[in-house]
Amino acid sequence: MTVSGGPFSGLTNWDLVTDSIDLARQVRSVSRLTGEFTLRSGRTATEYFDKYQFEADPVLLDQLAERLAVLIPEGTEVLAGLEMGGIAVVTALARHAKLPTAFVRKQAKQYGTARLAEGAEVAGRRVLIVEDVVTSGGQVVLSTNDLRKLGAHVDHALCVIDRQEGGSQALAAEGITLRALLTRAELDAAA
Ligand SMILES: O=P(O)(O)OC[C@H]1O[C@H](OP(=O)(O)OP(=O)(O)O)[C@H](O)[C@@H]1O
Ligand SMILES: O=C(O)c1cc(=O)[nH]c(=O)[nH]1
Repeated sequence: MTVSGGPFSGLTNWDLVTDSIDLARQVRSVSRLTGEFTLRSGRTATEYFDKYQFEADPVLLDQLAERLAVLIPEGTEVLAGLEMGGIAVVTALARHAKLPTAFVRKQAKQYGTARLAEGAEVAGRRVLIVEDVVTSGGQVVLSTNDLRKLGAHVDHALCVIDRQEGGSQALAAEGITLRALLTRAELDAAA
């Protein structure tokens, strides 16, 4: 049985599974660090995925974007990448998805256009949050609140890595469904 249509047309289901294990292995290999890390949430961890390592490799980033594009919910009108790591991901993803893109700051600049969400207009549109790593889900919740205040309709977020530390549940409580390309469990299994 082969996939018909779309970017993976002609591949068997087995090809897709082995591709996705290979992708997990590559992401793990370039980005996984061990040591003592303080996370954005204030938690501490002994394992950290340095997203800038998979974002700095254009071939790997493009493979990730191709896979992420398949996970975009139907009806999405705008992709919104979160500063800073989410910006590279959303830019790569937009090339596959052909959707307008917004670049979302943590804080609006105090000069120039002084916009929090740069690029595509988000007001009144169905906006998909695009993130690199989700841990507690705190950053996605903060940025979703910002975007909703600007009039965006946000009900989904898409990330490269879900560390599976409660982020998905925290987002669900705010009416946001998280889709992840890779979970921590998949990265562990790819070791
Ligand atoms: O789910 P959370 O607990 O919120 O943690 C994940 C967030 O933390 C990291 O961002 P960081 O603050 O390191 O920012 P950067 O992308 O600007 O480097 C990561 O890129 C997510 O935005
Ligand atoms: O929670 C975080 O801050 C975090 C975890 C991680 O593995 N990678 C990252 O960039 N941020």
